[in-house]
Amino acid sequence: MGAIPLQWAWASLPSAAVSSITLFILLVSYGFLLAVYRLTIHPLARFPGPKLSAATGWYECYLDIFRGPGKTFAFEIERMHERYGPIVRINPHEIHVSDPDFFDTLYAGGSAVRGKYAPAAHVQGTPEGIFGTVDHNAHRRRRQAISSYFSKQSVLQDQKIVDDKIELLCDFFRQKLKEGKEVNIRVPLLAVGTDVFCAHTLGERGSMDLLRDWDRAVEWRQSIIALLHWTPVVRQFPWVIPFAIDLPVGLINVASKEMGLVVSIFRVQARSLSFHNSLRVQAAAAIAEHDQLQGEHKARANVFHTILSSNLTTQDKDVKRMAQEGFGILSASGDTIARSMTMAMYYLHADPHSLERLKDELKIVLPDPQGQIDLATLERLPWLTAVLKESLRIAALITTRAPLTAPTEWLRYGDWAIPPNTPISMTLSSLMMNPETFPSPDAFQPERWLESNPDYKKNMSYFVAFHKGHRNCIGINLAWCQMYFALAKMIRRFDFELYGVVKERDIDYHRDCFLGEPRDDTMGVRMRVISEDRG
Ligand code: HEM
Repeated sequence: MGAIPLQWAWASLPSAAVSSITLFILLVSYGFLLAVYRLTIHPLARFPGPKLSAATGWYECYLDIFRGPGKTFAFEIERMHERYGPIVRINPHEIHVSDPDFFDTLYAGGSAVRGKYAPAAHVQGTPEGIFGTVDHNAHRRRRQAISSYFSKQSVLQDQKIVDDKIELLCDFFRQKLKEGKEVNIRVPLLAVGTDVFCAHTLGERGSMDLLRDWDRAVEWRQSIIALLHWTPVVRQFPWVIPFAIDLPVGLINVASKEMGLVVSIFRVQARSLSFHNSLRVQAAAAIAEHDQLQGEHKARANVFHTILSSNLTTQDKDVKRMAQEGFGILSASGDTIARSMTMAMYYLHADPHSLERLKDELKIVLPDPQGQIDLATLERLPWLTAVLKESLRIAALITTRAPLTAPTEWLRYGDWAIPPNTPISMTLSSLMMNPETFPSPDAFQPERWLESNPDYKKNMSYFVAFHKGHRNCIGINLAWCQMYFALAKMIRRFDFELYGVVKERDIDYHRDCFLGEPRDDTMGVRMRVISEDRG
């Protein structure tokens, strides 16, 4: 009886409504059938994990975008492991493993072939830089072209560039001592990290000189924070930044002030710092000048000249790709160092015993606090080295999982065989804070890294702050050089004190933004310079 009025009602609907309803029914049916497929005959169907996240990627999207800081997907992954064990299917396509002993299998180097999972690779908005390159062979070629520029030998040659910037950092603290004002220490540390990168990698023409311009340093810091805060969105929708870049600035600012700041990194910054400082302009200038350069300088004048001197294809040497490479390295360098050094400064000043021991060690090699010292001497200092390693561990910097694929082999974890090309991930921060490998992971214990410690070798095998394998940190030598000089000179010359820092608010990881960020109400890690040892 009821069927006749329904047919009649359907027939009387306007055709646009009929199309919309039909489309809706088709979409729902498609979604339903897709979910059934993923839960039953998909190659990952048998892997443990929650059914909802196995059925749809929208679950991850929902958590990352709408559950906001503190409850994003990175935290959910930890809960999944607590419930389902060390291997979990975290979304329809991806397996996550929480077992430090699987690290060397997944992140293998040598002859292993490893691709990067595109959504993770494109989070920086630089798909053609090494960080963003998905294909294994293309990544090897592009990385090989610039690896000599970041080698230990190259950094040793350039240590004076780094040291000069650390001197400017010390001038900054001298000024703060005179003013008697506290400072959020992450701002000058980001400024020095960025200035070192520019001076070392882009050459003098690329200098942003943040250490000489506090307002610009603060603005840069705000832009980097905005970029970090947008990371969860960009991870889900990688087109967001390229799309926003082409919109009028006024419109973007109305929609989101933070996105306005992000876009300024890519666009306005280049204009306001004049032509010479835009990465694209610098890449173009390198192309124009390259043939005129002679000798060793030709390949080392800056990273663009290194690329131009390599045997990469003409396509890989074009302005757009080279600019992406420059930006990718820039965004990988500044804040990683700043956050690690901030952690070192916080934990040392919260632990007077470690601080005093470091001061004593430094007094022996630097009897005159204003004297100079070289990298090799600093690297030989056991306590300084241990403090830096423990700071990198406890900073547990990279909170976003790092998915790779193994296109040519089945990877095995226990009884599980993972099909080729499946994105498989692990999370560096969880590994560094794993209580089984690092007992009392929340305690700052540089002793873990003294060679006299019976666990030293084991600890070193689980030290993954710079990642491992083909995709490890290319800037590791530059990072160490900078951290050694910065910490040694800051601690030898100045006395600092913490100013109103609340660990739960200002230090602890609360928000997964690729780097783990503290709570939104953080006041920053504020410190006061209280005296200088002038010798
Ligand atoms: C304390 C400082 C640093 C830490 C802890 C660190 C850590 C890391 C980690 C864990 C990765 C792998 C990320 C992933 O695959 O998801 C990485 C990659 C990378 N890092 Fe660093 N980094 C630091 C400093 C630097 C510096 C100073 C530079 C540049 C001069 C740099 C440039 C890069 C680049 C370009 C990559 C991508 C490498 C590739 O995909 O082949 N990093 N870094």
